Amino acid sequence: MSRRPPVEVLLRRLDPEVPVPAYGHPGDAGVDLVTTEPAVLAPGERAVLPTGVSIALPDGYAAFVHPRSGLAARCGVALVNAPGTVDAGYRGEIKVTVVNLDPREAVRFARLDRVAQLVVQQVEKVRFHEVAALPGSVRGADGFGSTGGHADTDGPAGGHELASVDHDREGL
Ligand SMILES: O=c1ccn([C@H]2C[C@H](O)[C@@H](COP(=O)(O)OP(=O)(O)OP(=O)(O)O)O2)c(=O)[nH]1
Repeated sequence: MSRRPPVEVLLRRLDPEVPVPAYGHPGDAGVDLVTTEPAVLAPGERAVLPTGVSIALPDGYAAFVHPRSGLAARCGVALVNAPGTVDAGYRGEIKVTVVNLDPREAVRFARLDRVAQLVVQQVEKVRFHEVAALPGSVRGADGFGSTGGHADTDGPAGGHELASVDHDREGL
């Protein structure tokens, strides 16, 4: 099995107690990011949390700040801008914009709690060529639920029906 060598990324710790991010298991896509500030979020509240690290990615790469599924499932914590994009040229502190989506319970982050994960990926640079008409495709301009409706968009305008994924099953 051929294994590609890891991409070398320079990292500065802005807080000496923050661990250098590392993959938890072989094959993991992301490394955990911690918050250097404690926070308590009421239901619906959001906060921008500092992670205590800044990085210099090689050109042609970007890092994406993704949610942690355990936090999402257990506490309803999401990222407002998921995934956050860290540009190769960004040298500032990586920050995580968390939101508490739980309708009832507050969520508490202690200093150095893991709040998100960072996935580094190669990204293409493209050059856009404006044209009057695009080449055809099977999908064409269909989108936004064209393969199965959503209760949300199928109902009467302004209606408040219960949204259900039943309506998203193919053939319904
Ligand atoms: O979750 C995130 C998202 C972004 N950033 C940093 C890195 C990124 O390179 C920079 C700018 O992010 P983005 O381009 O998404 O923000 P913007 O609101 O468009 O700001 P700008 O006008 O500075 O590009 O902020 C983070 O630390 N965390």
